[in-house]
Amino acid sequence: MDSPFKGSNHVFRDKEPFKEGYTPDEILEREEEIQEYAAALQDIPDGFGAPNVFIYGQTGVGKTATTQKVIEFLEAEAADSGVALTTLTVNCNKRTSTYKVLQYLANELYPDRHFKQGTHPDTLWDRIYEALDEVGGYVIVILDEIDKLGEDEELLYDFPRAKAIGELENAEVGIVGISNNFKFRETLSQRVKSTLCEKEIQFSPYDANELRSILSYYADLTFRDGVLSEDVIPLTAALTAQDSGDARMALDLLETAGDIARHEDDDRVLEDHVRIARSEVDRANTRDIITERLTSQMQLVLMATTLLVIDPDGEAKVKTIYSLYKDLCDRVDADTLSESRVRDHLDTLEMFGLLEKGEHNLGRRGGRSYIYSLVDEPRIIVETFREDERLKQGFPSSVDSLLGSFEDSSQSHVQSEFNV
Ligand SMILES: Nc1ncnc2c1ncn2[C@@H]1O[C@H](COP(=O)(O)OP(=O)(O)OP(=O)(O)O)[C@@H](O)[C@H]1O
Repeated sequence: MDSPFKGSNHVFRDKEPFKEGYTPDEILEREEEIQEYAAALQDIPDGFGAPNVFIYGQTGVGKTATTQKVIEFLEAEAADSGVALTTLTVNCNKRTSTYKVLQYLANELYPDRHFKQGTHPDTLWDRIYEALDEVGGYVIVILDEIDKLGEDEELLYDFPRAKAIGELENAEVGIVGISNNFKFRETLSQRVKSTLCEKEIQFSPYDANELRSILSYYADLTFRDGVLSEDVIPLTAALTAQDSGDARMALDLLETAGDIARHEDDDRVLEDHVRIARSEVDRANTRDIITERLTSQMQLVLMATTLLVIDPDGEAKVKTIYSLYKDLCDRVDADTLSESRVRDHLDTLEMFGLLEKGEHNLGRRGGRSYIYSLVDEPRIIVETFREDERLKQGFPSSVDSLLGSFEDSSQSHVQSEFNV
């Protein structure tokens, strides 16, 4: 058998910059935010104190990358001004309580020791304060994904006050909290909110021009010269800007388009590769949401809605969804929730971007009702559920023919609309 691997790569020169955790040398299109960020932290190099800053914005809008860059500048500036500064970064996605963050910080500050799970929290606080007092000066604790701490506010309350209440003598702590959860700020108690949100900086989603410039920067690092056709970056940027304005998603799309070209032995990456990549990325995202983020009850509600959408005689209204949902629960042997809980689940599915709700006028009878439709192709959803041994038993035997007819009729609607 000949080797199944492709020969030398004519498409990519390097893939490192596409990896999670890669730190770009340059941050593009965030000049204003960087200025604001620097102004918020200026008290440190000026020697006036360690402020608290709250950074928020949707996922993939450069909060972490910009923070790393600003901290680099801050460290250099502090060194030039002879100000002692220690920065500690904690990702709260993996450490979701005050205790876990403290344990992590203690281990960072004492690399030769190991503070085990179960060490008394007072011991951790004492050791951390001791270490910080010994280094002295300003300490910035960066809490990325701070919302993962949930309602556990102890850390956010105690750290910034440590000097004022005498826990620290020679050091002063400021917190930089980063979050993509807009509701988090509102869930904070007033006492924490007024401290942590002393200074706030919002990062908005990138528009198509900004994404073009970010993508071009990464394309120069990752693709071989002349491989990308002219329209690839503008198209990738436009598709992502319409959707989310998320740079991570745009980079993922660009990399996937390159992978497809490579796989097909094409020498150039073309617009078509981006379009195929887009449907692959969408597929993967939808699958991830369904399998990783939905509860089994939400999955059943989505399944009922999908079956009604592909059934030419079905209408995806709450009442009919609920009635089909109950049948599905019977089939797969799951508990049945009340109609109002199912309504809540429909809202959640909408929030995840899986469903859309359109108003439907009930005509002379008056009133309105909502009809649900799917954001993605039903086939993606059906195929995802088919991978689940239990859920696949919920499908009626006619599901494939329903799906086939649904796709044929959507195709013929499009054709008649475009007159082809
Ligand atoms: N302005 C930018 N210039 C260069 N690279 C960027 C820029 N914005 C984002 N990126 C890159 O896009 C990816 C996502 O950015 P980043 O992790 O900073 O987003 P985030 O807002 O912190 O997202 P999340 O909330 O999901 O953590 C990273 O690879 C980052 O390097």
